[in-house]
Amino acid sequence: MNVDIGNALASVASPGVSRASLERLDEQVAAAHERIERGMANADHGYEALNLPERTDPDEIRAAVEPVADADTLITVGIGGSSLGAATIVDALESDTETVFLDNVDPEWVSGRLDGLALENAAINVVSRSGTTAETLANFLVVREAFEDAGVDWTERTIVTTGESGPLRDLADRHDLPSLKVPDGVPGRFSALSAVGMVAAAVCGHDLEALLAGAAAERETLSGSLFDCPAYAYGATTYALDGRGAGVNAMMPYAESLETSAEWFAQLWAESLGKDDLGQTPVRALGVTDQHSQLQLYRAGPRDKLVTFVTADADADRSIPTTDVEELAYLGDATLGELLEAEFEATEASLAAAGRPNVRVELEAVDEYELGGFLYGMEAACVLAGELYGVNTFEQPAVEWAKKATRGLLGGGEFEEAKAVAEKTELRVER
Ligand SMILES: O=P(O)(O)OC[C@H]1O[C@H](O)[C@H](O)[C@@H](O)[C@@H]1O
Repeated sequence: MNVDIGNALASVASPGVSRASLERLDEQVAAAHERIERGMANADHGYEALNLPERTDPDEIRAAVEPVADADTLITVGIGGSSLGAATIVDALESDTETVFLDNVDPEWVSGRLDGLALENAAINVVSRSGTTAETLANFLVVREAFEDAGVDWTERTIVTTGESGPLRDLADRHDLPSLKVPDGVPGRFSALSAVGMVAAAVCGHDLEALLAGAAAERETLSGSLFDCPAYAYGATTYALDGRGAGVNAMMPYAESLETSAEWFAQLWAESLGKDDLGQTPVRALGVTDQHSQLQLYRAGPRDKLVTFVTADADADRSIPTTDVEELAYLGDATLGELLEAEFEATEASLAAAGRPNVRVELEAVDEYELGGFLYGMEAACVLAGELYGVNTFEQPAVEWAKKATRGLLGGGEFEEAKAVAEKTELRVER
């Protein structure tokens, strides 16, 4: 992954960061890098995620998925960090295996996703680091029942990835299900390059070694200067821009296959950095689609945004048929790929011309190697940003409140938080 921060410089954009400020910030980057290296060396909680390129064993993952590797359809049941990394990988890459991700518990949607699936050729990939997440366990029970109703033995078609202990681990042991362990010290949103993200990739036949090799190449670039490390250049620039007013970060990949990566990035950025009244709000966008919906705001709205473009060289193209309509003749000389590229360049230039900061993250292709590099690079960028903000990147205490309230409401225990739900202030305006 390469990163171009030129359009975030103060000479181009406002808010922007001057070259001199970046050089001063680089001293903090050097100190942060030392802390990160130390954390990695000690396998400290969170930092251990940056060791995954060396720690993850592709053979172990392939061996575990062997019983379900023939599946035509893989139903992944998980949420947040236990879903979005896998979804990013499999949505980006071509495979003959159909993939279904169940994260939401909207009943109509869940039923709709399951209806019509040939479950005798399907497999279940249930993932939960804690093994206690209500949405995941509820959806798993629903999927199990659907298998039973279809006369398919779910115990033969399920693989579990979870922590060392917990309800899901107990269930895997009780039914002797093939299982993998979420590595210690790796929070969910940093676990794409472990079994959490790679079971689905393995069942879909993707090259696990190449995913890890791409990540390892990115790991090699981690160094004491943002000018030598694309991941740190991204993390430091976003931090500097946030401090100068760009509190929103719109992630806009220019490849349909990378759309899910913006969802993954949103969790990474929001849960890791959103604490102590700090953090930058991630927004999901897609090029070219959102040029025709959000771009007006990005170019002419409040100067509170950074746009992060992600580009990837496409390996397929399609020519645009010629037409005898004169005004459309220029299209007939081009391909869809050339149009996409021209639209990206025009959009990037239009933001720069309006003095709006943007950063370009470049991938050479959408393949396993480049994806591994992207996932690792963004995680390292996030870890660096967390160091610069001085927050605890690897916790998410604010998410717990609503989890407890939900359990309380469903009779899953006595929780103070559930009482607050009943005390809601109302000012209703009715029809
Ligand atoms: O993997 P699990 O334990 O099921 O957790 C799934 C997700 O839910 C939680 O609410 C956390 O906020 C996320 O960080 C986590 O990725």
